[in-house]
Amino acid sequence: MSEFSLGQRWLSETETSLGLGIITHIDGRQVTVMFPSNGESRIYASHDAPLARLQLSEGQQAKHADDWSFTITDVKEQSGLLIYFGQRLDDQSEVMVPESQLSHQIDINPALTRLVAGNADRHDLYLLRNQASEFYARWQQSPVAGLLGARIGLLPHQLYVSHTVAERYHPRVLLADEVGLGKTIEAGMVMQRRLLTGRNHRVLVIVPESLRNQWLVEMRRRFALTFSVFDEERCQQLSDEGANPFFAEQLIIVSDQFVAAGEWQSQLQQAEFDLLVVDEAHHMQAGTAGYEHTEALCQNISDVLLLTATPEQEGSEGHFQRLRLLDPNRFNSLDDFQQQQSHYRELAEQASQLTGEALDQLLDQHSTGRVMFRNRRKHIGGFPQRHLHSYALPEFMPESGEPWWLEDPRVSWLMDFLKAQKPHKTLLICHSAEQVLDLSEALRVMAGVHAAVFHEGMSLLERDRAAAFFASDEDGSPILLCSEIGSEGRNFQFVQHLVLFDLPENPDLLEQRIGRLDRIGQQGDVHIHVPYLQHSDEALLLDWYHLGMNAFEQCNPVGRQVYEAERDALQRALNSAESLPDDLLQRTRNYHQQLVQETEAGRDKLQELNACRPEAAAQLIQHINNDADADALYDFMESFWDRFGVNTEVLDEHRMFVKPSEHMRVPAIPGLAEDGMTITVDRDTALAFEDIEFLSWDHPHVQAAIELLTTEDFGSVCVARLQNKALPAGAWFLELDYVTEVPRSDNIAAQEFYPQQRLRILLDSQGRDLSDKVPRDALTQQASFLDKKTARQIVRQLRDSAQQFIQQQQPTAEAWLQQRIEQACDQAQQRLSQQKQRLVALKEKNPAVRDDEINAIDARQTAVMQALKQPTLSLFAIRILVNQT
Ligand SMILES: Nc1ncnc2c1ncn2[C@@H]1O[C@H](COP(=O)(O)OP(=O)(O)OP(=O)(O)O)[C@@H](O)[C@H]1O
Repeated sequence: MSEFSLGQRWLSETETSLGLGIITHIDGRQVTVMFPSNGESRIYASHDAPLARLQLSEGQQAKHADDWSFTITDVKEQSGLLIYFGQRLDDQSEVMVPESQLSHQIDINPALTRLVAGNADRHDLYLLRNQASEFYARWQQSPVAGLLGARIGLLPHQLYVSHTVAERYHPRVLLADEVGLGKTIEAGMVMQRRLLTGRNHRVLVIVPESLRNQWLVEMRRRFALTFSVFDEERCQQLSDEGANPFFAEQLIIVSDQFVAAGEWQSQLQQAEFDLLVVDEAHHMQAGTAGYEHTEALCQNISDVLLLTATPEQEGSEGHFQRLRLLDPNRFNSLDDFQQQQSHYRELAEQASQLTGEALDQLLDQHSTGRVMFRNRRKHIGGFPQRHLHSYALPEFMPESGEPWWLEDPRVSWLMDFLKAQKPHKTLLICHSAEQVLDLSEALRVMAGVHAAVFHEGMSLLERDRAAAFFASDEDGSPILLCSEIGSEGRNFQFVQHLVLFDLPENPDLLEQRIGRLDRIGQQGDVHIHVPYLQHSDEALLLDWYHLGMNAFEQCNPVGRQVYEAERDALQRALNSAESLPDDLLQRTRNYHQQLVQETEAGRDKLQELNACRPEAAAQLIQHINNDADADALYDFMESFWDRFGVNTEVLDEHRMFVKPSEHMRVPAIPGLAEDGMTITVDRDTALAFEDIEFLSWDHPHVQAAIELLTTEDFGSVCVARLQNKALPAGAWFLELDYVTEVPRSDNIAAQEFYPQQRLRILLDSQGRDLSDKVPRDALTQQASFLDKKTARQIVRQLRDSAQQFIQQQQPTAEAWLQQRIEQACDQAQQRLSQQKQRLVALKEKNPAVRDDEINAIDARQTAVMQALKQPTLSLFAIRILVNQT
């Protein structure tokens, strides 16, 4: 080949990954090319070197070796070398760049580079690439992206809360659904949507120590979100070099004790978390170190979710203190707060007359309207019946020196009960860890029963082992003995029998206990067994709860208020009376009834209206069912696995086993376990088999497949055969796909206004534009596979003409890009301004709207407009179709 000159830039046709080479030596029949990417030189025979000359043209972008890019405005040739003239993208200055100074990285337009190098992929890989881009654009625009892949039944109240909260600017809310209705699930959905749409990046979860692992497992199992638990030891290890340990991961769980200890407080505050979740938030009590440290984090982190089923467990002041964590400006006076609460009834009456935006506005004005979401069993329906079984047992006087359990009639009752219960499992909850240990000893010694135990003195691993031992059907324990605090928040809905070995004085604690079984997922009725000694505290409390408030068989949302009103009388009775005094019982009943009526007409009504709007929830469910598009997902992933060397084995109608093979196209694909995994795209199957992967468009493996196909070169150039007798043999077409998108950055979710978009241009061999006349699918239907060798030959024959056509189309693509940008800017301006206006108007009536919510819209508007100025435009895929009849 005589056209070689020193300094020219050539590509290796066989190894485009080497980047752009430079001719360093020409010696008659040989040419030496140096590839700066790895510093290696290759010597080729000049007459058939597998090299392709890189010749860029006007309108294209190129990169200088010093790492800046420019748009080419003119190209000149001098002694066999090309000189590019153009304008730098960063400072707009005019530049002149001899080709020898081009960067060896030629990623600016990989499809074009591959065309120039004469490379082509199989037609099916090209189709898969295009599909990936279409699916990605669709997913980006779905209002339920991030809610598609949760392994959950689609429950309206959860979806409504999650979606509403996830869409807020800097949400700061209290998720306060009744025990076991799915607050953890709601928090997971909020996180998932906000993480996947780029609104949040770094999440810190604070939970009681006993729940750390459950959270870890629940987030992985339900949302495929991988959290890391951080404790003292881990922080020590990671901070060896003085680094902030919390930057080591994006999703972190710590215990409330860890936060209260405060050893790592400053690092936590500097770790740039943008979403904080605090579970069992009723533990946060003002004046404690835990509260103060959490308060400081709340001030530092823009988005906060507090979770508690019993917001008023520590009284209305405690409730107020937690609301202060969310918005100290709004909740600055306890008196005002309490004053507002007394107007619930009038508000509820007004609210029941309203719908739509008027209702929204009114609810927003109700003091906790925007801040708190509380769903109740009563409004959701479909929960199991609860049955109380009480067992009066004779009193006994413990003999001094003997263990109490040798004589306590409740222990022998328990042994008989367990015998009669077989094979059903029983959860027993009592007050303290000591009682748990004593009871375990009693059952071992007196009945030979090996009980699983669960209390705050155990390590997490021990607790998880105990839970697993209890859950096991085969050789598991028939009973799990739990202390009060040790079992909070835990999931035991596979059990139907609960023994309350003693009774707490606080109605919220009773509700928490029953909530271990009475949770979503409970398949049977819940049986609550209370063995009690006559004339004991339990005997009194049993009547107080059952006869006074029906608190065993029904959820008791006002129990806390009754307790506060009667606390002293109850204490006196517990200290001195043998049975519940009639007047106390009567007052309890009356006040309970009065509160139920008042709250139902007032607070509860408002909370119900705020916590779930059935029509909006139904729409979300419909969106999820549509956008999940399980059949399309399955077909797409099957083609992907096939093309990328992943082995598949169909297990049954809904399940498949997938495993990396030895012939993978890439070394590893994120989200695909090394030793394989069973998958399903069917929600019911995923719910029935929790150990298999539920694939959805949100799943990390599917996202990785899409990313691989759309950001790497796979399928970016292909040649296919057309068999159309109406066309002359040898007629050919060039189909170009341009893609534009905004970089995913920061927390502004600019892609909402500018999702990935594509421009298709179809040209015939004369360069005539047939885009509108011949749709893509029509061509694809007629197109068939061409073997690789022929495909490459064709590419080499046609690449010069194709390159020329591509160059001619550049202005069309640029004009389209400008149009897209203008449209997106208009839309963004309009929508964001409307959002701001609405919030400003609302703020005039309702102080619950925070200034930072409004400021966040301004900040987002500025950032979005900035991002919309610089979307990327790239030639995403090139298809050449050649008619061969
Ligand atoms: N939509 C759902 N589909 C399937 N399971 C669910 C769903 N929602 C909740 N669950 C299950 O129900 C149980 C209770 O849910 P979760 O733990 O989120 O409730 P919670 O309100 O946080 O409970 P607690 O008040 O005890 O803290 C869990 O086992 C959870 O996995």
